[in-house]
Amino acid sequence: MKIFKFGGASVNSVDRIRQLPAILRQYPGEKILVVVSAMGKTTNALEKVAEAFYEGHKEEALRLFQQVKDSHLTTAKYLLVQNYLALEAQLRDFFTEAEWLLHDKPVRDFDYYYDQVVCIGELLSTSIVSAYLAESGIGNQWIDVRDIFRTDANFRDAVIDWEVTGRKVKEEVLPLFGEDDLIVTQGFIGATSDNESTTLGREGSDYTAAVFANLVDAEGQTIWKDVVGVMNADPKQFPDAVILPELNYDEVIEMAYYGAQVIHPKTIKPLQNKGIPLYVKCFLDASLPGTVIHNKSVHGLPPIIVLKHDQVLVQLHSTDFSFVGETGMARLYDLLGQVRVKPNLIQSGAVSIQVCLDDRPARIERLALAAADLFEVQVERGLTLLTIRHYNADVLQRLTAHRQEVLRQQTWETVQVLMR
Ligand SMILES: Nc1ncnc2c1ncn2[C@@H]1O[C@H](COP(=O)(O)OP(=O)(O)O)[C@@H](O)[C@H]1O
Ligand SMILES: N[C@@H](CC(=O)OP(=O)(O)O)C(=O)O
Repeated sequence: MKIFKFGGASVNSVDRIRQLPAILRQYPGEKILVVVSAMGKTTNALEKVAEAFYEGHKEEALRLFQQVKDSHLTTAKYLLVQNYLALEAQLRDFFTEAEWLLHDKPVRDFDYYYDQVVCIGELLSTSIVSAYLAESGIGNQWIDVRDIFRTDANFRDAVIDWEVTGRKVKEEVLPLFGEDDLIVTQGFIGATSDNESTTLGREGSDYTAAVFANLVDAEGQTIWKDVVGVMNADPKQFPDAVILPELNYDEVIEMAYYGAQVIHPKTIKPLQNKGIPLYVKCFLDASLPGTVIHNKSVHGLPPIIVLKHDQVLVQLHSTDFSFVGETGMARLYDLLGQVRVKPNLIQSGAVSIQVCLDDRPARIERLALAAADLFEVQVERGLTLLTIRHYNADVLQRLTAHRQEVLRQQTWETVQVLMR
């Protein structure tokens, strides 16, 4: 069995969805479970709906939600002929699920509402894709992954209950392959044991696909992208980026950890644990070989570049000149855990610690306030973090020229430079 994942970019327009049947027909007679993300930037649009609702702007939330509804109905109308009415009824059920909530007043945490609203994106996109494939003669079973993926109630970053999910996959998903060779379901979302919707962290559909792959012992997972494969840099930032035909799991987990946007960092572990290869293939030209990621070592890699903008440097200085030591570091990690931010770089000295983080304003503010009990705190925004794996002097010089260096960390394999 194979697991395919089509990301938001692969299903962001009528034209792109129309290419799906041709890709799937290249695998006749194979059992494939297809994980699909929300169309294009729908998740971002739904985030705005949830924010407006939570700030008490009900009319604005409903207006923004109407735009999401309209764009999905339009896409469905362009794609479907015979099955349009059945699909419209299914889409309207999901619209009602969200609107029922939007008409209420918020009484719980924002993260709870976020998940109830944002999960609709994947439910809509998969309904459209499934109906379109069926109408194109590709029989498939659509499932609501919230009936399968059991998670805890850590909304926006829910953790999967592997035991319950594994049992449901075996009992409720695999038997569906008796009906059709194809199953279509959502990435990124799950549900608690109380049937409350949850999400697994932004861009989490790659991870959903990897969990399925692990649980069914898939022969491989393929992520279909709008790029030729994994490249040594984001081709949008570096037009001369080159494809990396082969990589091992370690390299990719490091790249993802340092912020390469191409694969979600949590994706690799479920695959590595079962030795399942990950293929990254081009949705726009399926004949291209793409990238294969596996256990074997790969030599001679070029410098691999990750550039992250909107970085914040939080500088903590001990108030009474006492050493930062283990207590200060332990306190810092404790605070980072509490506000749920991952440090991209940490450097400590005798009486100070410097931490580089993604700019999530509310969380940074909470962190700075809490840290002010122990330290003098300074915050600098608008920085760029450059990471180069397998660097050489030339590439490092080229990418840091004309920039003011704030912080640098270097091993024989990786260099990170925080720059103004
Ligand atoms: N190292 C890299 N190799 C290839 N693409 C990359 C890399 N780093 C960032 N990207 C970006 O990832 C994009 C595809 O990811 P994304 O937009 O998240 O797709 P999807 O939503 O379909 O999963 C590409 O268009 C490319 O700009
Ligand atoms: N739709 C979700 C999940 C996801 O994985 O999307 P994509 O595959 O388009 O990165 C998000 O945007 O976060």
